[in-house]
Amino acid sequence: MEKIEKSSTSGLPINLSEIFSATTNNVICRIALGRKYSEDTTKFKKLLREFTELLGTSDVGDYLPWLSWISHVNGFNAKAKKVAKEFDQFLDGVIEEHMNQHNKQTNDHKGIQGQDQKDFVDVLLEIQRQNKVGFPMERMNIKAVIFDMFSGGTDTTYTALEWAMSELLRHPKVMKELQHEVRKVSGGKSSISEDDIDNLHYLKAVIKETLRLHPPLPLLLPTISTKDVKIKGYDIVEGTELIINAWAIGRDPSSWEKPEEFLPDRFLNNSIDFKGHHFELIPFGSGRRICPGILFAMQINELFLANLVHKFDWSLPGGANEKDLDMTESLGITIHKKSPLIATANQCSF
Ligand code: HEM
Repeated sequence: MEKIEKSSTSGLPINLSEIFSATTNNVICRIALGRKYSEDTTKFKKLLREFTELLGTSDVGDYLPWLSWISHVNGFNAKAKKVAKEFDQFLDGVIEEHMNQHNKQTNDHKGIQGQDQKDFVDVLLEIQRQNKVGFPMERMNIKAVIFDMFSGGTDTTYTALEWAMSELLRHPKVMKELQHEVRKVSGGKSSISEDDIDNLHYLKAVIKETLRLHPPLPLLLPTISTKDVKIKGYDIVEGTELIINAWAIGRDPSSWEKPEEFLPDRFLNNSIDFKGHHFELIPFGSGRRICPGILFAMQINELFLANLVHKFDWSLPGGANEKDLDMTESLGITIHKKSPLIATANQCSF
């Protein structure tokens, strides 16, 4: 917010994509690892970027096993090994740091950090020490869980914010309506807090509509059928890899009126949500493997978006027309805007 504040006083446009990416990274770093790892930011960011690029690259051998040699020749396997090794080393460092901190505090007789200061790694290490899950938890398991949280949580959350803000900039009427709601609920306070969120119904509709049109993981994650099933007349045999196109489902004209239009109002008077029960809206998947980070992602997105539009009025740089905003999608497992979202924050006039 400070950065945006500064840009608003200077009147200079700001790269919102960068801000969203750094903020979600920092929030997840703080919760998972206990601190921001700002000093390692460049290396860490590069690692995450390389990792998501790899995830988004199709490995031909997955589909045609006799062609798996291609991944050796084109460098895919070598790159995957390099990124895996570097991530592994980074996570080893994080675990060592937490263990040293724990040992130091135990030796100083201060006990483990206060209950409310524990981060996710502390909790996992405590489970490991106390053997709380009934089976030995290896360091490898801990690293895998933290890694899951990063790979699942950072890119997706920031992408949702990027699309939401882009759609708001393209639809000034929706932006106004949202600002009206947020400013009314804030009641003159300088910021929106978690307690206010339950009263922000239009905000929730804006985010749902964003996730309908722009599910950050458009093809969810590949799933393998565990038994033979018949779906809509199609026989799917056990062991088949299934790819579910949440992007197409969200734009299906048989489920949605004017499916290509950004119309948050469509969610105001119905109970459709994205928690996996309404199959026409499944940006987080559904069933046993539904995203476990929904609540966390929503808290970050709702709070951040509400405060952005509460505090500032927004416009496109150089007085560009909203229809000129480039909405081209990137390629990859997570679909971002191809070009970064640049906008100008103006001190709000309410
Ligand atoms: C807007 C933000 C997010 C979106 C759109 C999203 C979407 C998804 C989707 C589509 C899946 C696959 C579900 C399936 O295949 O049925 C998934 C899995 C997962 N997500 Fe999220 N996610 C988001 C945020 C988060 C956050 C913040 C976290 C954690 C901090 C997280 C952690 C995970 C994990 C660990 C999995 C794998 C679950 C498993 O394999 O069983 N996600 N997410």
